[in-house]
This record gives sequence, C-alpha cells and structure tokens, in this order.
Amino acid sequence: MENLHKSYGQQAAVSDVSFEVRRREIFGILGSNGAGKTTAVEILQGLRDRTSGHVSVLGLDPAREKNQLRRKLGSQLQSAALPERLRVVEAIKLFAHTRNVPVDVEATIGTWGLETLRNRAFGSLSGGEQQRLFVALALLGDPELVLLDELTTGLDPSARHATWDLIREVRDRGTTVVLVTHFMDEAELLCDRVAIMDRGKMVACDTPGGLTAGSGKPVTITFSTTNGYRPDHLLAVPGVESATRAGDTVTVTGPGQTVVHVAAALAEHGVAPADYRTHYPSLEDVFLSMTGHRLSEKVPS
Ligand SMILES: Nc1ncnc2c1ncn2[C@@H]1O[C@H](COP(=O)(O)OP(=O)(O)OP(=O)(O)O)[C@@H](O)[C@H]1O
Repeated sequence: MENLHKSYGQQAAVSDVSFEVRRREIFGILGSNGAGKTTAVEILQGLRDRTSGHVSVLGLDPAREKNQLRRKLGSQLQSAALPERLRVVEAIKLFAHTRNVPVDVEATIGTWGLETLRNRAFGSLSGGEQQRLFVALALLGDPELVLLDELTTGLDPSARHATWDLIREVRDRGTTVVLVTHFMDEAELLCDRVAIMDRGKMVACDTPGGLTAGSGKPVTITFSTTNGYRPDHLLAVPGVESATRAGDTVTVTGPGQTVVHVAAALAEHGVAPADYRTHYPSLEDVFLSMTGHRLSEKVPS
C-alpha cells in the first residue's frame, strides 16, 4: 500500500498511508476507534474504493481484480455474525459454496477441532467457539493471505489466548495474516510487525521490540539494598543516565544495553541483589508518545 488516501466527503478517513506486509508474517494494524484501520483493510480486499494511492495485494489490484483476489484471500470482517440457527457444518458448506473454492468439509472440521460442534447451531456456541468457526471460514480453500478484523473483541482471556494460538498456527502453516486490533497486548504478543494508525495516519511500523527499542525511552533498573551502599559509582558506567537511592530501593536509568553494564559493575562491586529488576518501555508507552493519547482513551480531536 503506497500513499493511500480515502475520504468520505470532506472527511479524510485514511491519509497518505504506506506499508508493506511480508509473506508468512502476522502483521497487526493497531489503533483507537476511528483510526482508519477497517477502511484500510477493506480497501485491501476490494470492498471499498480508494480515493488515491497505489495498492497491490498478492500482485493484484483489489479495485480492478477483485474476483481473482477473492480466490487467494480469506477474511473475517468486523462484527461478523451468522444466523443463530445455522449449524457449524452448514456454515462451512455455505461458505465453501460462496467462496467458489474446492473445500474438504470433513478435513476443515478436523483441522479446526470442530468435531464436537459440527451439528451445533451458531447461536449456541460460546464466543471463543464462534471465533474458531470464523477463523476456519476465513481459511477455507487455503488462502495465501487472511485478513482478520477485531478477532478477539468480546472474548474472555482464555478464549483470547486460544484464538492467538490458532492464529500462530495459521502463520506457521504458511499463510500471511493481517490483523486489525485495538488491543495493545494482542499487538505486542501476537504480531510479528505492527503498524500504528492514528486519526487516519500511520505513525509507526516495526516489530514490537523495534518499536519499544526505538522509542528513545530509557530502561529503568531497580534493586534493593539494606547496607550503606551508595550507587554513585554507577554514574561512571557506560550509558547510565541516573542512579539514585530512596530508602532501600536503588533506581538506575539508561538505554537498553545499560542493563548488562550495570549488572557487571554491581558484581565487580560485590553487590548481588536478589531482586534486580528491569522495566522496559511498553508498546503502550510508545503509543502514547507517538499519538499523544492512550489507546483506550477517547481520541482528542
Ligand atoms: N461509510 C462511511 N461514511 C462516512 N464515514 C465513514 C464511513 N466509514 C468510516 N467512516 C469514518 O472514517 C473514519 C475511520 O473509520 P474506520 O472504521 O476505518 O476506523 P477504525 O480504525 O476501523 O475504527 P474502529 O476500531 O472503531 O472500527 C471514522 O471517522 C469513521 O467515522
């Protein structure tokens, strides 16, 4: 996607967004409500027209080659729902038919562990079971790329973790996954790379580790000491920006590599604290510094 713009009337929903998704990665698009995530992903699959910019998905232009793309791409749309009384096996057959791809229904049921649910009505499934079915439906016909929008919204923690495992399995089998989310932990723990979108713009794109390391925010080290230890010698350690003691707690700050140098300096000094802790900046910190607001906060206008 290069320099993508999408406006609804006067309002720009997506402004100058560019990114590239690599094959066989889980690529997350993270942002608050109204950031433009769904618009961008729906343009990717040819469901909405773009105002301007260049988009190529698996070598195809979704605006002009929608039908060819449909065979290579699976998707689960935001707030996906099925008729309450539709049975699991019927949903698979129906989707196989509409996707117009050859599908082995029994193999699909086996792959996604849906055996015990096959004759259950959609409305009787738990949230996690419904999501498992949606992932199975999105992956009918073995698409090269799957787009998942807000997949774990409304799930309890154990169903969310089970869904993440499922997505990792999908990636490990060779499918590229693009995932829209407004959950920080989902971006941090599940995605190989993350694009942060805010108010229609893309403000950063990197691995979760790269985003936090590149944030320029220091790492904080804390440990306790009960004797007359003074941390002043740590100020001479490469990278250390501050070293203070308050009560029994010593706090040291500096860039990531400082952690190793401080540990070495302490050992040399004969200090071996049992509670040497490091606090790295989180993706939440990075998000806040790049957008000026927290992910969970109402977006300032
Ligand atoms: N069909 C439409 N007509 C007019 N404005 C729209 C339309 N669809 C989306 N928008 C606006 O475009 C902006 C981006 O919306 P979009 O749904 O892409 O955001 P999002 O990041 O997916 O948000 P959410 O997490 O709430 O789904 C919002 O301000 C939204 O109100």
